[in-house]
Amino acid sequence: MLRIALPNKGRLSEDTRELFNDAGLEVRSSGERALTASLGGEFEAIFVRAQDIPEFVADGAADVGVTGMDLVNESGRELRSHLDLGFGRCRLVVAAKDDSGIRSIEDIGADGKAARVATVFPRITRTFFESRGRPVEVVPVSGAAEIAPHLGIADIVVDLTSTGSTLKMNGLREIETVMKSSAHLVTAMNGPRNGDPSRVQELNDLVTALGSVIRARGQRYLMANVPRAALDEVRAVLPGLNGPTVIEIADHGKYVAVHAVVSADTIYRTISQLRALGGEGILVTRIERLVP
Ligand SMILES: Nc1ncnc2c1ncn2[C@@H]1O[C@H](COP(=O)(O)OP(=O)(O)OP(=O)(O)O)[C@@H](O)[C@H]1O
Ligand SMILES: O=P(O)(O)OC[C@H]1O[C@H](OP(=O)(O)OP(=O)(O)O)[C@H](O)[C@@H]1O
Ligand SMILES: [Mg+2]
Repeated sequence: MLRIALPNKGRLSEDTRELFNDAGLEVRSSGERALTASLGGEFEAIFVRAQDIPEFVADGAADVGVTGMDLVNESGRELRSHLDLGFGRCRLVVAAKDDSGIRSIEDIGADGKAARVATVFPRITRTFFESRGRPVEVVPVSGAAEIAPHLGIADIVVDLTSTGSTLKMNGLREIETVMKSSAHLVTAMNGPRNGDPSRVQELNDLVTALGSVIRARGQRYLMANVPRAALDEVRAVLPGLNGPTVIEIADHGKYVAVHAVVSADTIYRTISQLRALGGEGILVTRIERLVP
């Protein structure tokens, strides 16, 4: 049985739990604060800090992990990503005080002095400024980096952002993106347990299950009755995965039923196009899983 390290709290924990639930791998823990649990009887879960997961997976304390790619990079450990889980989307950015006069990376250290950078990501930050040839002194903090410029302990920050509201609230201006991040399913380079075929199969099944849930989230299953005469136009509106399935209905041949998997993003337009073609009895449902 593979052991999977999952974030115990913070930004990624809720979405992780929901994804595993949707894949039929509910967390069955023995209590609210339990450190280990069963995932649907198929896997053993350990709940640890997202920051620690890259180390635990690289060291073999867990076979698989869910964590942010920002944390994987910062750990400096080489891990293999098997799946982008689609949540925890954020960017690691360089930001300066609105009134600092720093508008671009080139302004940093322009006065000949190393700029002080407060960050929870010292390794990524050093590598980034080195690659850009800008002199900086990294001030490592364990959180709330955005306050540092106001306290006079740093000139700029390298911090995570998604909506931008924290930067704005702290009077900081974004200068440049260092990296984009999201939560991934990761293993060691020589994972699951050194390529043992049955463990590898377990991992592949997990990737398929989680991937099928993620894929299904962006899709809807659409059913409609459309005039047989309009079928060619309907086909153009409903590309679906492999075009619509066309089913005879007992109405003396004037209508046929079409079923298709369509993108959730464009469902609004699809429905109005189908109605314009004489479609009726349109029914849209969510899809739990989509295994290609
Ligand atoms: N604003 C955000 N939007 C989306 N994802 C984010 C955001 N901030 C952080 N993340 C992602 O979530 C990961 C964990 O962040 P989280 O805030 O849970 O850590 P933390 O607060 O340092 O942890 P802890 O709660 O254990 O102290 C980050 O490394 C990043 O991948
Ligand atoms: O661009 P925004 O949407 O404002 O998000 C950015 C904030 O989110 C994260 O902190 P989080 O809220 O996880 O709190 P934390 O400082 O306790 O980690 C990050 O460290 C930023 O402070
Ligand atoms: Mg946080």
